[in-house]
Amino acid sequence: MITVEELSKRYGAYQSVDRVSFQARPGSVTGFLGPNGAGKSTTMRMMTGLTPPSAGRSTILGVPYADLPNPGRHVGVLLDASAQHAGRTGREILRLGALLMGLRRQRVDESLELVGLSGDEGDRRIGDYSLGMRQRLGIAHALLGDPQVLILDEPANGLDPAGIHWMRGLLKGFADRGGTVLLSSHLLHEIEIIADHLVVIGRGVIVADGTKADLLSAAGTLVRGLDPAALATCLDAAALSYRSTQDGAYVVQASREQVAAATAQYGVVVTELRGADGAGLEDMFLQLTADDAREKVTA
Ligand SMILES: Nc1ncnc2c1ncn2[C@@H]1O[C@H](COP(=O)(O)OP(=O)(O)OP(=O)(O)O)[C@@H](O)[C@H]1O
Repeated sequence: MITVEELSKRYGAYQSVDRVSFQARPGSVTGFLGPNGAGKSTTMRMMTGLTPPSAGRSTILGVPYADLPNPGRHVGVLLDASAQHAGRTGREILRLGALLMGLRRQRVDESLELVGLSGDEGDRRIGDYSLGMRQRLGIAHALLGDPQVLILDEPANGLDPAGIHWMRGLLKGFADRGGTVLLSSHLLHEIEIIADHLVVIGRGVIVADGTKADLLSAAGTLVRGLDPAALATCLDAAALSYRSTQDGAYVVQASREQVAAATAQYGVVVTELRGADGAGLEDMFLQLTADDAREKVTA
């Protein structure tokens, strides 16, 4: 379990992270989403003891990261895959990690294999690695100590489509075995498939926090009926709040399931039922962070 409480970071006059609170639970993947510069990395650095917070606290498995004995055995962290000595080989980096964590030597080969790096690739210098290979090595390093918690900053960066697919499977499997995963991205598609829970940050402030279903229902559901008047009567009867669109549909403040149940109950024929903004989560993400994005959304 990861708990973040009112975490803040100020650089001079600039408030980079402002009273951020959320939780990431065991057995699930929590996606930490936000546009460039929103404060994801700063939050994760504070959570892992690399940047001192200006205020607030965070705990992992009940204690601050700095108080974890042998932290690598409990929490696997990948913040910057390129922050490794370019002259060392991948295997050397993992050996060093294994030594520091007091792990058996075979764990190095197991970890390389786990992330799809061959023995030959493990013996190459990091400076000669592609970005995707560095990312895989970073994930191998995070998994080395067989931790219960993973904190990964943009782990899909540089991975090819097959690599992203592989990573999703790996993280999903980790969570299915009871692990806690927090991963950040500025790209919704990258994590919406695997994240059970989404925490959205914009300009240092949490703008949404919930399950995918919760967030979609917050954006509303568009419903169109064969008989618009009968549909409105049905929505009234079900005590759902809604507004009309210009072309005769309704945007309802409820999930698709709730609207479908109401129309079925009152026998109203529906010709269209979908997330209110068409692209669902993508639009919701763009709208939620529109004030913070560098490119403004006009939809
Ligand atoms: N050491 C620092 N000194 C001053 N400002 C900083 C420092 N570190 C981060 N910031 C600022 O804090 C804000 C948040 O940065 P952060 O790297 O956390 O964003 P991010 O959400 O991870 O972005 P990206 O998706 O681009 O990686 C940015 O405006 C950044 O310039």
